[in-house]
Amino acid sequence: MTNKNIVWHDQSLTKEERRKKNGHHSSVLWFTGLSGSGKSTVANAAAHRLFDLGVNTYVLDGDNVRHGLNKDLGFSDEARKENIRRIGEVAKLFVDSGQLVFTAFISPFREDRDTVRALLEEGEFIEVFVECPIEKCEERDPKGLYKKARAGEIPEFTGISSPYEAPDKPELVLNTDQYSVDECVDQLVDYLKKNNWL
Ligand SMILES: Nc1ncnc2c1ncn2[C@@H]1O[C@H](COP(=O)(O)OS(=O)(=O)O)[C@@H](OP(=O)(O)O)[C@H]1O
Ligand SMILES: Nc1ncnc2c1ncn2[C@@H]1O[C@H](COP(=O)(O)OP(=O)(O)O)[C@@H](O)[C@H]1O
Repeated sequence: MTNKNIVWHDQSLTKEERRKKNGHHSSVLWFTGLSGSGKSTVANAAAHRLFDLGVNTYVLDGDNVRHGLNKDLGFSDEARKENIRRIGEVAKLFVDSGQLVFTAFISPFREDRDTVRALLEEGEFIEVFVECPIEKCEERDPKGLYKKARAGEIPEFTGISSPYEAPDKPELVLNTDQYSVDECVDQLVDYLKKNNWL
């Protein structure tokens, strides 16, 4: 519940002024997908490509945020919900600051992603479904987590013992089973250009 003694303070510099100075739109590119689907890899490669094009970008990554801001949270449905709620608020601050922020969280629940969408204005939340069959993610297993989950060493593991709800209508689908990292980045940059957001 919000404390009624806390009053919102508008900033003297607006989001619009910051965007104008930066020369590009600010928004959240919300990557969602299974562990090992390629969220971090593609988000980082895309951030790098855009950085080289002069765009102010930042990547918020599941593993990293859980080391600090969200280190008190586990992987129950409730904890994941709170994880996504906090990330949504942080992402909104980045949008306010005029930057293009990538978020790379499994964010398994449609409702939680939609809650973040509702926090932002039209055109500020771009849902990017990083699509990859679980068999392929499991074969990649970059951190050896699927192996541990199959062995019963990690409870509530997404796709195995905890659900993943794919987006109904994502703004963009990047299929990392079909396309290389570079091709996925091309698709993302094309999407941003097509919408005049670069
Ligand atoms: N039980 C369980 N289920 C799924 N993932 C697990 C789990 N335990 C640890 N990990 C590691 O934590 C990363 C997922 O954190 P997220 O913050 O993205 O998860 S969530 O959005 O709250 O569902 C995830 O990172 P990615 O592999 O980058 O997706 C895993 O490395
Ligand atoms: N086309 C691709 N796109 C993204 N990652 C890929 C692709 N092909 C292979 N990979 C590999 O798959 C793994 C994906 O891991 P990661 O990016 O950490 O996924 P996530 O953040 O979704 O857990 C990495 O080892 C990456 O090199």
